[in-house]
Amino acid sequence: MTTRTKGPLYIPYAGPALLETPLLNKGSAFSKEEREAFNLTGLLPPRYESIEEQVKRAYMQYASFENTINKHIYLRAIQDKNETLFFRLVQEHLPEMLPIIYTPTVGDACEKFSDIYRSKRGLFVSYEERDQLDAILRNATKPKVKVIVVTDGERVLGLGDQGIGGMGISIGKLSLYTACGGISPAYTLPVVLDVGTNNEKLLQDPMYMGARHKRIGQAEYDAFVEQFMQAVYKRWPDVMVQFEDFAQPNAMPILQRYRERYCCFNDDIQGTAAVTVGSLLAACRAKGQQLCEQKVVFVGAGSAGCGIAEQVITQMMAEGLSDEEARRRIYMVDRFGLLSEGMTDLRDFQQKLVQSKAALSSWNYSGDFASLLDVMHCAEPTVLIGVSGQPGLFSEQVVRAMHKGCKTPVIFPLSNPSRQVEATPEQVIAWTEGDVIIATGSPFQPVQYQGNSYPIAQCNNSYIFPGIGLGVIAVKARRISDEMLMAASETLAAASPLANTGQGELLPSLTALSELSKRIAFAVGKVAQQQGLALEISDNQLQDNIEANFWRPEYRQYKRISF
Ligand SMILES: NC(=O)C1=CN([C@@H]2O[C@H](COP(=O)(O)OP(=O)(O)OC[C@H]3O[C@@H](n4cnc5c(N)ncnc54)[C@H](O)[C@@H]3O)[C@@H](O)[C@H]2O)C=CC1
Ligand SMILES: CC(=O)C(=O)O
Ligand SMILES: [Mg+2]
Repeated sequence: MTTRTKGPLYIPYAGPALLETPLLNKGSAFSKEEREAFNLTGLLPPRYESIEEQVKRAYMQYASFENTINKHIYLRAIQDKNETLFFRLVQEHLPEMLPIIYTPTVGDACEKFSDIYRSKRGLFVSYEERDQLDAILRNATKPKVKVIVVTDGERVLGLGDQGIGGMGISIGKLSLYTACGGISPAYTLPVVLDVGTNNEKLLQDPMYMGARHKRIGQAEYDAFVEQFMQAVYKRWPDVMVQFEDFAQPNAMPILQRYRERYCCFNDDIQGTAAVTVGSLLAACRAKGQQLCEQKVVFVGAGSAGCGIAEQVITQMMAEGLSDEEARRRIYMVDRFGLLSEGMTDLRDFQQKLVQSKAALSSWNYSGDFASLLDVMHCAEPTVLIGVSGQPGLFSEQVVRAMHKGCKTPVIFPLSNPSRQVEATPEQVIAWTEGDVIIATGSPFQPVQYQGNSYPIAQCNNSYIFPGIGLGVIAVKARRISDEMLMAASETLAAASPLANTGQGELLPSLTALSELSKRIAFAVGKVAQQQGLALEISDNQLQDNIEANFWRPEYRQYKRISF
């Protein structure tokens, strides 16, 4: 592997304009020579500081804020002032700061987006301005965008329609691409499509900064998304697009429409499936079992639930089951009960996951469709996954009924942010007397129960997407296949301390995310090549490309471009 020392950067800006360019600003770390060359002398306090000193001051200020949203606002302000310092600070305090820049606090930031708005970041692509789409993309002034996260803000975490507040989630996800996947912030672009909002509170809020009308109709919406995708790929032909937090009626259709045309994926469907299958493989290995032996119940048959279910079925088939046998082991419970043959108004992707009448013929339940509790009694499942966005659905009765039929159940309440969780880890551990393998979508503190401490794994797609992005960039992948995502799942499972040693956490610690992302990138890049979807390069070259593309928050020396 070759290590490269980065040479100087040639910079066309000087004076206040340089200090106001967050990708280039070094603040007090500009050297004497640089201050002279770039007309900065006198614009900064006289002492020349190192980035370590800057981090120390920033952390001191960060620590002085008591509530999490203020910490978030403070960190975002640094990001908008000096991106290198922001990522260095986050890197040095990753476990503490991830919950502030990402879930759960990013949920508050999306809800309060217009109230706490300070300065520009990313692109607001508004339906009203659709005839200027090419100009809007040019205005991004980023010639080499490699990763875009785009949302229309209609289903932000489990918090519903946040309109342009969805920009917060695009920003948060891309911060993780950099902090955990090494994608240079010069190459990332957060986008929100402003197509209106159906959130009455926002429509009535005088502070709301998005278009004040209901969401546009489906035909206009589809044409607008099409126009956006074409314009994006005209401007940046090799970019990877991550669709984020689209509501159920649009998430799957958009993915189906574009996954064969462009290098894109849906994080809530595919990224979540990859992290959950990886976590389930690890949990099964820890129990000395296979995934194909499990019976899996989902609460919430939406984008995430059905996405995970299909990937679980693929894995069960890889372990030897037929498609039909695998589907029989999956129970999808939504608002009206268990998805069953004869249920009306199901979407195509839900229809594929119904239980047949024959499979339920021996079940004893009242009402038209089995309830979650009925499923616990009649199916005796071994895995329970919550992706409903509704707090409290895993009641004591449900969890105890599950535990009665399964000695060590696997229970994953995955809804975000923390306040939307189907049951808290404390509850799940108490109701199973500590005999459970648990993971949540948002971070939770370890639970103390009867003298033991239970670490809580965070089963969140943030384990997956940074590595996917790095892998796609390293091999210049043209598409993102299910097999590439499965390779990411396998890599995650192989890194599970619990599966490997019988002890510790189900998933590797967050501080190990960068190294894990590189391993995921390698696995994803290999599969992309095998499938003819990418450059054909040697393993050494692939490893080299991963390292070369892994940006580190360090200041580079600047030289002035003289005209
Ligand atoms: N941990 C992670 O990495 C991820 C977590 N999620 C979380 O999963 C949740 C759902 O996300 P999506 O599937 O994209 O949303 P979605 O809107 O497509 O699906 C949610 C489903 O839950 C159903 N539901 C609502 N109330 C219910 C109830 N009382 N009983 C049963 N089902 C009910 C809805 O009808 C809908 O089908 C969100 O809270 C999100 O934060 C999503 C993606 C990743
Ligand atoms: C984690 C994530 O993507 C979600 O909750 O929507
Ligand atoms: Mg999401």
